[in-house]
Amino acid sequence: MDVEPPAVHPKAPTPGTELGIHFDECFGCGDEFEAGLHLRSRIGEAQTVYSEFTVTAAHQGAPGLAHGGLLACAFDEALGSTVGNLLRRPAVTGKLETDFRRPVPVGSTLYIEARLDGTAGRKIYASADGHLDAPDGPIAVSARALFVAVGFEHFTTHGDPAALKKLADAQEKAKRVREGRDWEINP
Ligand SMILES: CCCCCCCC/C=C\CCCCCCCC(=O)SCCNC(=O)CCNC(=O)[C@H](O)C(C)(C)COP(=O)(O)OP(=O)(O)OC[C@H]1O[C@@H](n2cnc3c(N)ncnc32)[C@H](O)[C@@H]1OP(=O)(O)O
Repeated sequence: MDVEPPAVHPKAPTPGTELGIHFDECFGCGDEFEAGLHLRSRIGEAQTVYSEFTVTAAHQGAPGLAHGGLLACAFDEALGSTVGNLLRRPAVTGKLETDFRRPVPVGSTLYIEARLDGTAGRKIYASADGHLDAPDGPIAVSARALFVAVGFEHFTTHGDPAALKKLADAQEKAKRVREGRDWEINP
């Protein structure tokens, strides 16, 4: 099947939008676990998403240096957020390839620029570059990923349906509050 240019969803957040946390307990972006990556993302121009991740002592492999697997985790999150927010299609990572080009010390911040590259049926291609300590700093890590679009039953069948329901209820409540129709709070 031919790869087509990605079709950004008409309701995708606009450039400049801060993306926030999609799930409190997500290791990539959540705030529930202190050792998590606490990645923060916002929509950029032209089908891109910018994310920042500061390496702490909890992310070490060698003394003073980030663990490669945790750097890959940051890219999984940044790329997943790009796919989820721009296409608004539930999808999971099928393949993630990382190039580690420079060491990333504890205390440094990676500025990750992720982009959609194309789609082919359920397959979604995305890639990203991680710049060291500044948005235009040297590229320390880059990654390419294949995401595969799935139905919501992927998460209910294989994940925790009760936690999913809690998350969906919280998102619905936040939407009601945003739209000024949360009658419980604002009768
Ligand atoms: C309304 C929505 C609104 C959304 C709003 C968004 C808000 C925020 C959003 C989001 C932020 C999220 C941030 C999170 C980021 C983290 C994401 C993760 O880490 S996900 C966890 C890790 N990944 C897994 O656990 C997958 C486990 N794998 C599977 O479940 C299956 O293998 C799956 C679904 C990937 C594919 O299985 P099959 O049976 O459904 O489909 P088959 O036929 O095998 O694959 C489909 C096509 O993909 C290719 N494919 C699949 N895996 C491949 C691979 N590893 N390499 C190459 N090709 C692969 C196949 O060859 C096939 O291609 P051909 O259609 O034949 O051309």
